[in-house]
Amino acid sequence: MTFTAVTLCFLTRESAGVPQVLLGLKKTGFGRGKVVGLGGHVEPGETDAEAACREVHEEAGIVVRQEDLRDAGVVTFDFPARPEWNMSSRLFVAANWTGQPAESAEIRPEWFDVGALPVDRMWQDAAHWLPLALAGSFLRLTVVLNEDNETVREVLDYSSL
Ligand SMILES: Nc1[nH]c(=O)nc2c1ncn2[C@H]1C[C@H](O)[C@@H](COP(=O)(O)OP(=O)(O)OP(=O)(O)O)O1
Repeated sequence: MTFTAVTLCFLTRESAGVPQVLLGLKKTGFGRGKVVGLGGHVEPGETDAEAACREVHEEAGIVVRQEDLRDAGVVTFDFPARPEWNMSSRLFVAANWTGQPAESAEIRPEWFDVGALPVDRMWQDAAHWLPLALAGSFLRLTVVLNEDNETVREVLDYSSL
């Protein structure tokens, strides 16, 4: 089975002592209308870290250096009813970056409190893994979606293997 290589990169900051994460409304393509992490496909010849830095810049105008990415592991999205949507996403979290988030053709960026993630506007599986990644965990999870390609059938944890 093929799982397309993608990345998700979560930029963080503190606002008045409250930890926040930069997410964004996806305006085009896969996941349109949902609030998502910045990221996208890993191009041929690119490392996951290079792809994450490129996507953050393309989607929100932010510059993040590879050495400032914290590797938060991998979440695999398994869509049994739409295997062509299967993706394996490398996760990164970065507290050091430069620039002001700017809207692009693909994403309208927005800061959210880490303690109040907009899970009802995100992919439903995000509630299972995003808080863990932001809390510092290194994840090796597979999310299996139901036939509706929205709700979660199961979450398989391979992190202890
Ligand atoms: N179940 C899921 N939950 C989630 O939170 N994010 C998911 C997901 N399934 C896929 N994604 C993310 C991973 C990846 O960052 C993104 C898909 O990549 P893109 O945003 O690049 O897609 P596009 O269709 O816009 O492609 P491009 O034409 O390459 O821009 O969707």
